[in-house]
Amino acid sequence: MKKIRAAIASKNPAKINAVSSVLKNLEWTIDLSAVDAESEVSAQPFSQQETRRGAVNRANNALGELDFAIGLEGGVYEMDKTLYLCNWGALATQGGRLFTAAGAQIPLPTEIAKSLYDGKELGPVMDDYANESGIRHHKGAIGILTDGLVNRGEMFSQIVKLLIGQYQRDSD
Ligand SMILES: O=P(O)(O)OP(=O)(O)OP(=O)(O)OC[C@H]1O[C@@H](n2cnc3c(O)ncnc32)[C@H](O)[C@@H]1O
Ligand SMILES: [Mg+2]
Repeated sequence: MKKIRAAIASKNPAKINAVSSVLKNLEWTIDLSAVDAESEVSAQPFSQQETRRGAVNRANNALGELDFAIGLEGGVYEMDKTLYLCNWGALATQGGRLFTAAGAQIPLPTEIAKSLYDGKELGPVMDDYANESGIRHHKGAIGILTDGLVNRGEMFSQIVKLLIGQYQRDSD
């Protein structure tokens, strides 16, 4: 059985749980660590490109001596005057390969979009909007906006599957 050392480049439980739940269903023994890694983009990325770059930078900055590292990043971008939530992931390997994938996108209500244009971060804005706290650590904006049908962990899990699937296919 393959023994792999990997990292998730965040201490956010929604991201850690997404990675560990996908990895535990594989036929590998994985030693997963959660590390703080710089995204080198703004706290609230405002384009698909910036969000993707944040995920890539996190993965590269967390890699060290490990077999691979995964970076996940949430952001927003504007299309046809609507602000959308977007999510990107990147997996960087010790062998120098980089896999990327994106996840669900959903429009943000005008009221939330306005706060973001005013320079606020989505996490606290969502907490005010839904009158809850720490939303970004569990259900996420997507959980609120889908009435609980899709939460942030589940959304990130799909991105992790897209990344691990590409990695697995490459290393077979
Ligand atoms: O600790 P890290 O890994 O940085 O986790 P985070 O929750 O800050 O997540 P990101 O940096 O990837 O997200 C960028 C910004 O967008 C916010 N955000 C993104 N997706 C969100 C979601 O589904 N729910 C709540 N906030 C979200 C988040 O609070 C940040 O302000
Ligand atoms: Mg953050």
